[in-house]
Amino acid sequence: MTERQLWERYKKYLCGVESVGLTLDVSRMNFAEDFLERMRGPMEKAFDAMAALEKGAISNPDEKRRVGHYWLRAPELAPEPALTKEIQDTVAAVRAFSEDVHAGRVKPPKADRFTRVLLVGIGGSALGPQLVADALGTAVDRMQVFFFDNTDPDGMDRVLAQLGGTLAETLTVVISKSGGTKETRNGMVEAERAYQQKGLEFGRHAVAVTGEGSELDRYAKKGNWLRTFPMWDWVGGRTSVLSAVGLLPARLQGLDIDGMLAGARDMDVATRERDMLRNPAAMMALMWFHAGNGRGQKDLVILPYKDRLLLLSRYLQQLVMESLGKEKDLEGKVVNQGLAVYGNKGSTDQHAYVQQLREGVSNFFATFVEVLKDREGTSMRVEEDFTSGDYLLGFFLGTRRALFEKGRESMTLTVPDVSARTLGALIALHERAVGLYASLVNINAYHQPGVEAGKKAAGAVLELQRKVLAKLRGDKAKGHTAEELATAVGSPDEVETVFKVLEHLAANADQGVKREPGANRFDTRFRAG
Ligand SMILES: O=P(O)(O)OC[C@H]1O[C@](O)(CO)[C@@H](O)[C@@H]1O
Repeated sequence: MTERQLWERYKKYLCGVESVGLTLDVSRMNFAEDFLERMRGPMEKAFDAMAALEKGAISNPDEKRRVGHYWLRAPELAPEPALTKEIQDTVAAVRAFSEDVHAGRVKPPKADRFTRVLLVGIGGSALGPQLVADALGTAVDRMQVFFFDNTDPDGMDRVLAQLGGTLAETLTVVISKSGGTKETRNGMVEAERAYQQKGLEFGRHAVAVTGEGSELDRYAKKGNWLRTFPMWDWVGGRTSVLSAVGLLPARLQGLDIDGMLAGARDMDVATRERDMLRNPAAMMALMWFHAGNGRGQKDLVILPYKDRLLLLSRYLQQLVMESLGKEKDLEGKVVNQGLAVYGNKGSTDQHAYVQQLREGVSNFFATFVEVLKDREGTSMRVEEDFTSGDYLLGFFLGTRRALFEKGRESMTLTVPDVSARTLGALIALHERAVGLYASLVNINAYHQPGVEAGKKAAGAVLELQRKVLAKLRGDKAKGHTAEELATAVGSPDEVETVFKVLEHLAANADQGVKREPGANRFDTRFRAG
């Protein structure tokens, strides 16, 4: 295709949402002229399924749940008035609580004000808040937000070190929909101990966002925490950023949550459009389908040319892959669906993996994100007539062209700026694209059965460790090999896991397990004491 033909194609297919200033350009996706016509029927069905979902159908059949994230930004659309009220009350409560914190009406016992937030959560209970905090944060935010998003002890130590002497002014927000996620529980326990070590009462510094009656909810009540905000079963973790999960930390930080909600609401209105050529979420879903043959055969590379959108790919990775990566379709047939997502930011990536994108294995398509506004205020000229932002545009357009020359497809999302409205709109756009695409490939986008297998297996490892430790402690006189211990605890076939557990225990002196070298690595003997 010549540059002139691309220009014509650009004009023909450009899909815009006036109210948020966003456009989607699919001209560099090589779909055949009749592709859209062929997809009209399936897309009609996807629109029907989406309309039913928004009206409150059980769209997550495996878990028998409704799927209500679109109601979060348009509470009046919730299927019952009680739900409308709950959503509205929660946003009002987030606002009021944050104001009280900022004004010092809700204050820590040993400082004048809370100045920091430590958010403890994982997956959908952290990725959205992290994206929002990084995309919209400034040096003069009301509060600075820190994260425990793993059960890595060193990771938590690092964050606590950054918080330094400010724990007395730190409000900890523990977020878990289920209230039973172990990584989050561990983060909470470690945070609680850090407060205690400073002579601070944790409950006076803690807030929870969780489902009613969950383990976390009960713990918060027992510990007399400052406040609990609700998380509902009809909001999935990966689509929860516009519930209290994302709104509370954002508002505490001082960010414009009304703007985020309005941007998402406007995008929702635009993506309810049934003319697919005028609906960017439908077009995006269709492009995903085209690129990967409806089988996820190509990966999606997210390339925002803006530092503030660095975490967009990480956020979308969960939203897309946890939603679409499914073994079975809605009829129970094995389909192994999915769409792999990765990315970072331009132009930085041009000096990293873009080499492979252009010349290596052709197993991807890209979404470029272009932000028109360079910065607040004026830009200096780094050369006569050129700003740094001109270079950023040049590198984006140059890379896009270089990829296309080699037959590598891409879409371009253009937004006016990185504002609360734009971010809300980008999130809503991708949520809707995921839902529509899931219908096109006939899967349930709203459950995550695959994650359970890893959790169960991890539980079994910890149980094995318990038995191994009991054995070692009961027989301190001599050392044991992994083989001996695995047999002794009744799991001879689990010897590799036992060996890994022993190596880990021995590498951490505080666990009280010593190693005695043997003739080779696998003859190493382990002893308690
Ligand atoms: O909010 P929770 O219940 O702690 O779950 C955190 C994350 O864990 C998952 O359930 C996967 O294990 C995600 O879907 C979810 O976002």
